[in-house]
Amino acid sequence: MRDDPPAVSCTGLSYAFGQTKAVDGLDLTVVSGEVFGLLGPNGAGKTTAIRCVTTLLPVPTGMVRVFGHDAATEQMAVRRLLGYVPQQLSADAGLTGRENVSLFARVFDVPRRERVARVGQALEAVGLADAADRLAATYSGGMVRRLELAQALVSAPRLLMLDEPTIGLDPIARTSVWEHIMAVRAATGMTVLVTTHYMDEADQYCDRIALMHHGRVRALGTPEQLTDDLRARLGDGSVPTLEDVFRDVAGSGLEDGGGEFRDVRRTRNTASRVG
Ligand SMILES: Nc1ncnc2c1ncn2[C@@H]1O[C@H](COP(=O)(O)OP(=O)(O)OP(=O)(O)O)[C@@H](O)[C@H]1O
Repeated sequence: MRDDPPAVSCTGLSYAFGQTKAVDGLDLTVVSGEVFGLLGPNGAGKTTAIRCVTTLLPVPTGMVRVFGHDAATEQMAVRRLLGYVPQQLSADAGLTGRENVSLFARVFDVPRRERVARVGQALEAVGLADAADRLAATYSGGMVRRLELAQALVSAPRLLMLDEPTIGLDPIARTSVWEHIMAVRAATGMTVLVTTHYMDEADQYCDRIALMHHGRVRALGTPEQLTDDLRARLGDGSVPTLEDVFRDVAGSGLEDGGGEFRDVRRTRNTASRVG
């Protein structure tokens, strides 16, 4: 509905780790019902911004609202509205798929009498109904990612937040993860906020994209708007891709590899654990 408050609204959000300004005056609005992509080089501040929205990190400066609720003062209300799939492994290899999702159903207060059905629906929604009673340790990387998706979906969130949901997966597993996300979104109308390094995924699945660099949004629009803007600016007849827009925004930050050692190590850890 047009009068719906935005799913996410950040105004002047800043967050520093010691001297490092991870997020530096971020202004961002995610409209209810859209698939919104947050892109940027390693260390741009995407994960930190997302953690502030989830209330996992406090909001030291600025304002963050989720469907109108203040993340600083209404933490429980915010948490009830969102599902979060972090970069780090959140499934327990020693439990079955069903047990993993049941655990999240309990943590997120899914009413006891609805739990069995809701856990089954979440597993079905990600294509894991047949594998539900196997140990997660036996799952492929793509299945683990879909299990984590089911964990986030079991509370029927209005806002699903995914941090690099397809990193380290092969192209078929990546497509499968996205198809399940898009099917649930079509069925429920939930809003999706996703970070990714894959330009093709952003282009194909995101309604709008924000390109972040050094803790701020540097470009914002639909994939077409972003490429059209760069084409108009270049004016040399070339047809830029989203990757060109990314390079244009991030500039020299990409040439030195982007991010710091810990950013690279973290990304690789994430990739290897699902690979
Ligand atoms: N726990 C932490 N302690 C100290 N510095 C941190 C911590 N987490 C992040 N940073 C720093 O904050 C900045 C932003 O990091 P953040 O993880 O938010 O970026 P990102 O855009 O999500 O990167 P990536 O694409 O690698 O996930 C980086 O310079 C990073 O080194």
